[in-house]
Amino acid sequence: MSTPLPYDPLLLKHCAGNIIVNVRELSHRGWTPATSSNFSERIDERHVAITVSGRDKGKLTEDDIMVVDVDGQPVATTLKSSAETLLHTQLYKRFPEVGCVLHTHSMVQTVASRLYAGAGHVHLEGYELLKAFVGNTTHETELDVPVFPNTQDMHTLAAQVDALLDRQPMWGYLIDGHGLYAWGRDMAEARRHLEAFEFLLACELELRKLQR
Ligand SMILES: CSC[C@@H](O)[C@@H](O)C(=O)COP(=O)(O)O
Ligand SMILES: [Zn+2]
Repeated sequence: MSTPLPYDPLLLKHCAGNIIVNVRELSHRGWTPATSSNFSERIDERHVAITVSGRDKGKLTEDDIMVVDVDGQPVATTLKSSAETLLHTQLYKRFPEVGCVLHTHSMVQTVASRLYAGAGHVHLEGYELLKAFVGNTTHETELDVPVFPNTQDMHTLAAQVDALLDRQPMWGYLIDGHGLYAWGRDMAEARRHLEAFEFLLACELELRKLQR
């Protein structure tokens, strides 16, 4: 008799379907070039469905989604999860309400991360679309999107993210020369946050060009 799985396979199937459909759309916008980006959705308290490392994110199938626990360890599989798994699982572990984490590499995100790395954040103020972020009810608000230095050492990056989360609430951050992480309580909310970041960063880049 085989050992029962520690998670519900039907819930995994549901998460995988959700990831596949949503990521295909993000990929068609050019936000996941050259196999970049990674995506996950919470299955239950301890388990997360996440993309397998190195797969073409525009052509995901169920075989490209695997399970890790909230410590980032693979569960019932020999597949290798995303190289950036820790940046996902740190959020699931810390915030029981987080249900979905999305990471993309759009041109806008990457260029903005380069331009604002020196300042350490992108300052957003006065935009109606700031209301897309949970907790905001008016455009008369400000948001500093953090920009972290890039590194291949996920423990270092995760520690920096954790330290900032101790000081302020946030729904996403940039990594210099790399891309954007955004999250939410479910896929719809995480996508709304991701799309709002993308749009607002594009506005800032456009304003910079026009003001030159
Ligand atoms: C193809 S380069 C991009 C990767 O180094 C990484 O940043 C990324 O987003 C995808 O890594 P992955 O291991 O497939 O989840
Ligand atoms: Zn990446």
